[in-house]
Formats: sequence, structure tokens, C-alpha cells
Amino acid sequence: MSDCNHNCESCSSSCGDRKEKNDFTVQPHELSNIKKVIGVVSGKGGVGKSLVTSLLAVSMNRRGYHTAILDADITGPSIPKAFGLHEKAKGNEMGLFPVKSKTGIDVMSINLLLGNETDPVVWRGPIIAGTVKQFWSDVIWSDVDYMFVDMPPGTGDVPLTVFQSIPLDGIIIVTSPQELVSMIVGKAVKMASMMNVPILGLIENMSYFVCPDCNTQYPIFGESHVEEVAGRYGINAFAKLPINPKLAAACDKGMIELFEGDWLDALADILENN
Ligand SMILES: Nc1ncnc2c1ncn2[C@@H]1O[C@H](COP(=O)(O)OP(=O)(O)OP(=O)(O)O)[C@@H](O)[C@H]1O
Repeated sequence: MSDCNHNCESCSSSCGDRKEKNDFTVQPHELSNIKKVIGVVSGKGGVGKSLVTSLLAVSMNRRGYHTAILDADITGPSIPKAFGLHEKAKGNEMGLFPVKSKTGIDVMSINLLLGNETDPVVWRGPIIAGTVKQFWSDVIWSDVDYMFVDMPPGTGDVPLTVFQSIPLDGIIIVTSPQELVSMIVGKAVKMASMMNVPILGLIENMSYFVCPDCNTQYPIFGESHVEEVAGRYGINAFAKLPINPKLAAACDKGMIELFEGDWLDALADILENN
């Protein structure tokens, strides 16, 4: 329609561009081609969501899929550091281009755009949410098989907007053993079901520590409840990730692409066959 003002609420025409009343999804860039979009969420911050996002992306990349990470955690962007990315993202009149990691994973993060990566992002919620939407709509994501979205933690305004704006094919919930015995995972599960997004798996991070001397497993943060909680919410796939100093060191050195471990292989199988 030539006189379209893109405000469907003030118009009754049933044209092809019409958005349903509650459809807030943002269109991707016209040159983007993304097959699957998986959100990685947590009920609260600091449980290892960015680490899990990185491990899943590396796992799918190792299986031969072109993989991307959209770092939607604008106030705590950890992805570039884990991959050792310090260069700035480039753009032209068409749009912005993600930065490629050493093994070919495409990454977009606020830290790839800031003048100085230690600059804090002191922005109000709508600006933060708008930035995430632009990472979806203004970045040219070419031929991506699997995109992982490192979601902002919690169930507040910004994660809600991201849930509504980016069409997620499914989510993975990351928790810690303490969180599993509280109600925080339940909140993340209910938010996903309100948004009609399937939950593909539940990961208990920092589940145990393996003593390097005697190989005994110690449940440092308490006994695991992942199986029981997955059952309670009807989540078929779950995994346990140990506390592993090598993982922390790999993130710190920007060498997460070299990680060794098969903890998430079963979940990667599910993503591959979904
Ligand atoms: N299983 C683990 N073993 C060792 N170190 C870990 C493990 N999980 C997370 N860490 C370390 O803990 C720190 C926090 O992890 P991460 O940044 O992934 O958390 P997050 O949930 O994304 O945090 P935020 O919500 O604040 O962004 C990182 O330094 C990471 O390397």
C-alpha cells in the first residue's frame, strides 16, 4: 500500500504487511539467511549462560554447521572475550557485518562496536532492547545454520522484548544447582511457555567438581536436581557441566574454541535433529 504508515492498529486493511496485534517480531536484514535461532537463557545472572552459549556454538561449528552468536547481553557482553575478539565490527551503507572468530563463527556484540571494551553501557532498558533488535535487523547474517542468542539474564523488560522481537526456534535454560532448588528456573520456564517458545534443554552448570588427584566428584554447590526439575517441567533433555578451571582459563584467554569435553554432546545431537 502506497499510503501505509506501518501502524496496523490505526488501519483495518488486511494487506500482506499486516502485523497481528501482538506480533512484535522484527524482520531480519533482507540479506540475512538464518535457518535456526536458539536462545540461551537463565533465570538470573552469573550462572554461566555465556559460557554455555560459546560451548554450544563451538560444538555445532565442529559438526560442520555455519554458526553465529548474537550477544544480546548488552550490559554484560562476555562473548568477544571468550573468543579472543578485539577488532571492531565493520559496516557499510547496506548494514553491519559480524566479526568472524578463528574457526569461522560469526559474532555480533556491543563490545565489537564500543570505542573501548571496558566502557560501561549505562543505558535505559528501551535503548538496550533497541540495540538487540538492531543486531537482528541491521546485521547481515549470511547463510547461518545455527544462531545462538546469549539472552539478557532474568525475566524483566529487556529479556521480554528480546523474546518478542527475535523469532526463536527454541531455548536452552542454564542454571546452577542452587537455582534448581529455588523457584527461579520455574520463572524462566513459564516465561518461555507464555511466549510459545519450546524448551530444548536444561543445563545445570557448576554441577560438580572432579578432584584431579582422586577423580572423585564433589557436588560443591549441593546435590544435583536437574533430572527431577526437568521431569517436573516436561523437559526431555538435560545436561550437567562441571566446574572446570580449564573452561574458566579458556574464557579468560580467548581460547574457548579449543575446549575439550563431551558434556553437551547429547544436547548438540538434539539441536542437530530438531
Ligand atoms: N563450569 C564452569 N567452570 C569454570 N568456570 C566457569 C564455569 N561456568 C562459568 N564459569 C566462569 O564463570 C564466569 C561467569 O560465567 P558467564 O559469563 O558464562 O556467566 P553468565 O551467566 O553469562 O553471566 P551474566 O549473566 O552476568 O552475563 C566466567 O568467568 C566463566 O568462565
